[in-house]
Amino acid sequence: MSHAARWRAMHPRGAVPAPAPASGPAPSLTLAQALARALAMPTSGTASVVLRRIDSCVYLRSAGALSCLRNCVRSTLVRNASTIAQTQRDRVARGLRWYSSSPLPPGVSQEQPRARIHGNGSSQSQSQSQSAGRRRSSNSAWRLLHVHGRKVWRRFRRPWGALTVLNSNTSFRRILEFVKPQTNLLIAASLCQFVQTMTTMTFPAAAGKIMDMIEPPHPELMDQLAMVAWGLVALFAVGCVAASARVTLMTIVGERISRRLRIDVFAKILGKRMEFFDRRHTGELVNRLSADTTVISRVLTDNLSRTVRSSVTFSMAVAWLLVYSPKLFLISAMVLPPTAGLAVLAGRIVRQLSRQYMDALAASTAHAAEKISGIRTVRLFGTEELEITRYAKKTEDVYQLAKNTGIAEGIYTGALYFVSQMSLVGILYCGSRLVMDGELSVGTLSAFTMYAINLGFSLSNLANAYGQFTKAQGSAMRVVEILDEDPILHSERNSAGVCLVPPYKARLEFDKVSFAYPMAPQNLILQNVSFTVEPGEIVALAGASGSGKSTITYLTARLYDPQQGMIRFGGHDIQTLNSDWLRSQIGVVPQDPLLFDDTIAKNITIRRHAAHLSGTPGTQQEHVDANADAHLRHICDLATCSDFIEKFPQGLDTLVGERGSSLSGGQRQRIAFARSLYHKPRLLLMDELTSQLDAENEAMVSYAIQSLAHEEGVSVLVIAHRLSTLRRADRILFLADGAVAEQGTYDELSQRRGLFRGYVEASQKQRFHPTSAQ
Ligand SMILES: Nc1ncnc2c1ncn2[C@@H]1O[C@H](COP(=O)(O)OP(=O)(O)OP(=O)(O)O)[C@@H](O)[C@H]1O
Repeated sequence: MSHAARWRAMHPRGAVPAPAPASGPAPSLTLAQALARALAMPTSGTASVVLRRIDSCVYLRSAGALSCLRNCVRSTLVRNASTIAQTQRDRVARGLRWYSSSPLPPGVSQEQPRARIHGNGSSQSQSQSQSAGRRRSSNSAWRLLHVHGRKVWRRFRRPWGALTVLNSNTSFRRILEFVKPQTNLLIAASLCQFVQTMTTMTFPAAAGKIMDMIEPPHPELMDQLAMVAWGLVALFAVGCVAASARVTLMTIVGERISRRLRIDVFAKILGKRMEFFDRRHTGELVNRLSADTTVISRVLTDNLSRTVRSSVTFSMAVAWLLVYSPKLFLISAMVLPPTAGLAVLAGRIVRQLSRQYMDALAASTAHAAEKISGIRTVRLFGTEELEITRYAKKTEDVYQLAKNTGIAEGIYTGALYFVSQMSLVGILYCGSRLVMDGELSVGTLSAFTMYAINLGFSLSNLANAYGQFTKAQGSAMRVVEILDEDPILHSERNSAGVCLVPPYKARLEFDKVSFAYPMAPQNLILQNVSFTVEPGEIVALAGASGSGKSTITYLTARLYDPQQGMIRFGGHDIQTLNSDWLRSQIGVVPQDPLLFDDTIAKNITIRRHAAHLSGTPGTQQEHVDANADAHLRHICDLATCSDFIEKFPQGLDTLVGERGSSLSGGQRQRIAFARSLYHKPRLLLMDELTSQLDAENEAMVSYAIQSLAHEEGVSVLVIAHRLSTLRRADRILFLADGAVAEQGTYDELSQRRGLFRGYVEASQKQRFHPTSAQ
């Protein structure tokens, strides 16, 4: 019989805290050897190793002294750790003293300026984007040509058809609001464009005149010829200035429009409900923010220039053609209806294709952004090839759509070219006959031909402008979708929510709360959950993975609202409280804390910077900075991160890298802890705060939390899988099947033969024998 089997036979399940190893030979140490090894161990962070050694000692097991010895060694080790960390403990104590005696950190306000509290607090529109899931199948250029051709034909049977096409563009009407502030610059740029085009359009008339001077030659008109030439030089000099001014002004206008659009879209994105982010990829949103806004501003400015130029060219060409020969004008005017029809047809096709193209581009950007930001995982799992293949597939979609757009545009351009060239052939043929009949001079026919060419160009430019405009309509729709969706942040912040005046009881109460995530409404995560966290109490949430522990923190911070029941803070339904104020009272360390790519100091004081921006009145800046510095250092002491920060050459000014990548997991957690304490919250929500800390640091962080709760009256809700953390809590709530299945102290729950005890036993088994639990 193996040692393990013998041990199991002697000690039935649950009789002792630590079960036997499932397999493998157990080292047979004597008690003396075990103790000698335990005492020889360096104390820092080794309690679990020592205890494991003792557990594996056969002699101790059979002597039945295991449990007693484990407790004895544990308390000795913890005592030793405490002695070694005395400086740390002093630091925490110093930080705590500061925390309790100092006012709020300079520049941080826990109350919203009253001026911002107005409006209907409870109004929260449920409108959500319906844009997802657009059909992609119908993207063949030929198919679209067929479908849209019929539609355009139906429209154009009515004379006002073209107008209704232009009028139906609601997205662009919304975008034009962003153009309005630039009206003055746009008018100036358009005037420059007008002047430039006028100068250009004088050339054919001048050229015609010169031809008539030289054919047949008139030597007496040489002076006039020189004058015409100098006149043209002066004219084109003016055109040159106008062209330069136009390009500069249009660039400024375009960039201003994109800047305004980007800021507004970004602000709208940040203000969305959480479910908005549940549904969308970051890369896709970034694409809307950058690519779509660029397309819109480019098209708006470039097209405006093009439209002004083409309109002026068109009007001048028509005027000159009518002056020269009404008969020939009729021939050139025949080009108008087919050009307009082609433009509208191509516009419809290109609009649909470009929307699909931007969606596909956004999907491929989202894919690339996710994989680049998760490069460590990609590298660790060796999925580079796979990701490249997936990305190639997504870019293939982009390519296909771009190709189809190219085909549609190519057909359209070719058809337009043919129509305009046919009109020129007609003009040359009929014009030559008129010259032969003596009705027109050669110079007039030359000028006429040049104006006709200009007319053709202006028409095709106008049609192109329309095509570009419809192309950008896809982007406009994607941007307007974001701009016009429910601006939740705005309505929340301006709500008539209450800001409680201290001192108030920071009591958290869940009252029969039921909740399902909006993405999966049928899957109830919490059902009738009720519990309280009293001020100064540490309540631990325990339960299997996925039982809804983190969800409770999200609901408390109002990232989501429950479908049923009520959550109260300080005795008030949190939906009646001002959300900004509520969040200022809560210190949260999320499960996977995110640090921004900035210095440690700026990450910790992030709320202070936010308050600064929102215009919280402050005192003298230097005074604020000096106090803020002291506050920051004390908070770092309290959060037990001073020791490692001091080791960095740049100290608090050390850059943490993207998502805090230049720090260890435990360091990130402690900085996130400091960040959550910076604004002196009354309620702490700690989601596995110590999961990446060694035993010593875990003990220190727990000590800080206990001090905050028991000495400062801060209410604490901790989520933990570690038994050591659960043991330190005043009360444990055990979640199972979306409800609080058991609650009580650690000792009470572990004596009961219930779910919690099973959970503890499983955890211990996993801890001591990781392989046997699998
Ligand atoms: N945004 C979301 N949309 C839909 N379902 C979600 C979302 N976030 C979490 N869930 C689901 O809600 C359930 C509870 O998740 P939660 O993160 O609260 O669990 P947990 O108890 O904190 O788990 P763990 O201990 O592993 O952190 C899980 O089944 C999860 O799949």
